[in-house]
This record gives sequence, C-alpha cells and structure tokens, in this order.
Amino acid sequence: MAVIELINVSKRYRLSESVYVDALMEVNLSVERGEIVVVMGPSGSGKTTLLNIMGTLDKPTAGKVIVEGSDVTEMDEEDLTRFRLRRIGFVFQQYNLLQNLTALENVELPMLMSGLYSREEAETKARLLLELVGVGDRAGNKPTQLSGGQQQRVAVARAMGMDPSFIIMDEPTGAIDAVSAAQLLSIIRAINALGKTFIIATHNPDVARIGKRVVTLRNGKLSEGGSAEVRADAVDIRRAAAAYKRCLDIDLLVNKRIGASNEVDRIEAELSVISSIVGGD
Ligand SMILES: Nc1ncnc2c1ncn2[C@@H]1O[C@H](COP(=O)(O)OP(=O)(O)OP(=O)(O)O)[C@@H](O)[C@H]1O
Repeated sequence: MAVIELINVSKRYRLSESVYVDALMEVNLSVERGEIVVVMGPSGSGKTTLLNIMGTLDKPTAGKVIVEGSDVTEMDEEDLTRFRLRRIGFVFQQYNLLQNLTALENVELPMLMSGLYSREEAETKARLLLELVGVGDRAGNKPTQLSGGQQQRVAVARAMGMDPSFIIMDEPTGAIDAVSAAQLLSIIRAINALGKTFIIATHNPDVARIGKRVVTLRNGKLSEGGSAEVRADAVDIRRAAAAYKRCLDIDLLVNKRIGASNEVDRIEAELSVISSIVGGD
C-alpha cells in the first residue's frame, strides 16, 4: 500500500506577473509502506520544495497529494495541521529541538500535544524511543548538553513519537561528523527493518546508499534512478525490535481507545511481523 502518492504535482513560484520559477514539473511518485526513498539532485533542483509538499507544509500549484488514501490538497489548514502532527514525522538538518526542554520532554511533546496519549504513555514511549536510538541514558539532558549526533538521534525519536505514516528527513547528516552520521544511518536502517517508511533528501552519496530506491530531481523533473545495496545492521535489531514492540503496544491501546480501526489493523499487522523478530518475547 502507498503511504504517499504524488500525482502530476507541479509547483510554480511566482515572483511577479511575468516572472516565475517552475520548481516542480508534473512529478509522479508513489512511496510504499516500508520503503526508504532517497531524493537526490543538485542545489536548486527542487528537493526542499518536494519535501515540503510531501510533508503537507506547502501545497502544489497543480496535481494531487494523497497520504494514506486522503487527498491532503483538499484539506483546510486546521485539518491539515492536525493530520500533519499525527501522521508525518520530520527530521531537519539542524535538529530543531526545543532548547529549554530535556531530550525526554522534546520526545514527549508531540504525543502530549496530540491529546491521544496519557502522560504515563507518552513518558514510557519517549523513554523506549530514546533507548531505541541509543540515547536512553541522556533523557534528562538539554540539547546543549548533547553532541550534534545525539541531538539528531533525539530528533529521530521525536519524529517516531506519533507512530507516523512516514518520516521525512532533509539532509539529516548535514550538520554532524562522519562517525555520528554512520551511527544515525545504522539506526535508520534498523527502524526501517522494523517497518517504518523514510523519505530522505540528501547530497551525500553515503546517505544515498541507504536507499533501496533513489529518485533524482533535475530542474524540477523527477526520474527514478539508481539503487544501492543495504548493508548489514550495526544496531542490535532484536533489542530495537523489543523496544519498538512496546511502543506499538501503547499505540494499539491508544488507537483502540479512539476507535481508529484502520490503524488498529495496521498496528496489529506490524506487531505480528515484529513479534517474529523479537522471538518468544
Ligand atoms: N519561496 C520561493 N519563492 C521563489 N522561488 C523559490 C522559493 N523557494 C524555492 N524557490 C526556487 O525553486 C527552485 C527549487 O528550490 P528548492 O529549495 O526546492 O531546491 P533544493 O533542491 O532543495 O536546493 P538545495 O539543495 O540548495 O537546498 C529554486 O530555483 C529556488 O530558487
């Protein structure tokens, strides 16, 4: 099933009556659940525009964007804001953590803002997610007390909080050193192996190698191209799966509570896959 589908999406920025930039031209892209799609392309080719449209932060001039079967180009701002908070995770180059909150509080915040999770559920999930990304022992630290790589891992945990349909990353390793970048990629690979979908824009060929599918933008036009081997996991996948399974248990409870039967079905399907990784646990 496609988590997001772009149909003939174009974006024209109008600078004046007669001057405009065609940032995207009739882009068609369908991302299936469980994929990692890497978006490459030179500076100015339209990557950020594409990501903003996929993240519902911006609307196309023409064409449709379907997220999990809903046409988001038809939604008003209020519905869209709620939808975005619940269904789409974001990780930016500069982490964008709130400086006056601890790592734990940063991860809890979207869950608490959604009103879906109790305080206890949000805290339990946030601790599990921090553990999953390898910064469980830094839950009480503020962003300034964390390295760039650690802050980016907290940002990944935060993006995972709402169990989003997919996570969008814009140059996620742009501000961190090579070792931290390798660690982050290993975490993304592990989380993807547990079923999460990623859409990653990057200039960095090392990051691009993580994509099972690479698409390239040139002057606003998208073409499918290149794939790269996915290397072995450096993260202990069984441990990660066990923590993730407990997160999904909480999500299952929350979605049963609000009667979201489609989500319940999806989470139950994911849980059965993850249970097979965790084993008898
Ligand atoms: N708000 C805007 N108004 C007018 N033109 C814009 C606007 N935003 C982007 N553009 C133009 O649209 C084109 C695509 O820009 P975009 O930021 O999507 O590229 P990019 O591939 O993300 O570049 P980079 O890798 O440098 O971040 C560029 O020509 C840019 O100048």
